Amino acid sequence: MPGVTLEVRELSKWFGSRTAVDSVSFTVHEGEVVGLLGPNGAGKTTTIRMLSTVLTPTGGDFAVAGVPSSRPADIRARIGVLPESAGYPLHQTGLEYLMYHGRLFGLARDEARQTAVRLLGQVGLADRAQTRIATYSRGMRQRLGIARALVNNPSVVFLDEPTLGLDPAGQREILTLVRTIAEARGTTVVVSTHTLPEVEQACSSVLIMNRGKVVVSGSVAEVTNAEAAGRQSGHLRVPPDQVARASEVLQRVPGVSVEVSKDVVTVTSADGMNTVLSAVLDAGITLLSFEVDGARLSDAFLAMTRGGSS
Ligand SMILES: Nc1ncnc2c1ncn2[C@@H]1O[C@H](COP(=O)(O)OP(=O)(O)OP(=O)(O)O)[C@@H](O)[C@H]1O
Repeated sequence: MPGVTLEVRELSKWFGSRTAVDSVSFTVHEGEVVGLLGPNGAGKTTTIRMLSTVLTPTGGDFAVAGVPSSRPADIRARIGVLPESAGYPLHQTGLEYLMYHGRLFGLARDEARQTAVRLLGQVGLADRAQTRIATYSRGMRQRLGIARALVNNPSVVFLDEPTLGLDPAGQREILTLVRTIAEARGTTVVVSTHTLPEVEQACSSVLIMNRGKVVVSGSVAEVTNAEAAGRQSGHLRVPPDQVARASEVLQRVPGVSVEVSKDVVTVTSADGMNTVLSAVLDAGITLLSFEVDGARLSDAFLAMTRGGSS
């Protein structure tokens, strides 16, 4: 089991009387990519800003690679951050920019140059190392920002909405990069996003926030299935000559209502789908396919954050 790189305990932030983050706890392991999801105002950015020591928590604490939040300077040495709206010195080249940040972390000049060259290669900017950032596209700037977040070889990288404003190709590049960082370097990545297919594609686990609280956490599959288990609608496809029999069998199951359209039997059950499946299989009916409503992360997200935006 990979080691714990980020441990968050009952972290809270109040702005005056407004609670932005409300007693949030979670644990993340080495090499994990965690998607931080939630509607506008859910508390994602505030959480990232506390974990990256920009904001002081009102309550709770956390540890990065075992270093407690009471030592913010030591935490900063172990993390990398791509803020929500990162600004760049447009007159500098990508190489100069990364070398400058390497130097800030105490690297000697040669070491800073080697690190900058290596990182530019990793984020696909080797051929633009000597051109000014002013000429970079938005996607290239985001990749440069990710390279900067890696300059100090961090244990945990926080990326706040890294794909915002990018076209589909740019989004794909960033997500591929995020996965590579986690897999090749064993770095933990916490990425906040609104774009659900991205989480399904790039993240190993997900935290859904709403109104300052974590409403659900787990692997992408666990979160999706948890929501599906709470719903009771499913669609069964059976051979055309067995549709009538399936409908008859299911209507006898307590708490189940049945609708038939062509060879698809749609059932709603008060007891979940297990009783439905058992009844069909016990009657010897052939099941060609079976789908439960809400088995996608987007459905889980909508169900769990309903009415949450503020
Ligand atoms: N500096 C601040 N002063 C007062 N309230 C704040 C401050 N920063 C955030 N908030 C409030 O805290 C809540 C959480 O905001 P936060 O930016 O963390 O949400 P978010 O999930 O990142 O939203 P978005 O997806 O829109 O970026 C919001 O209600 C916001 O208005």
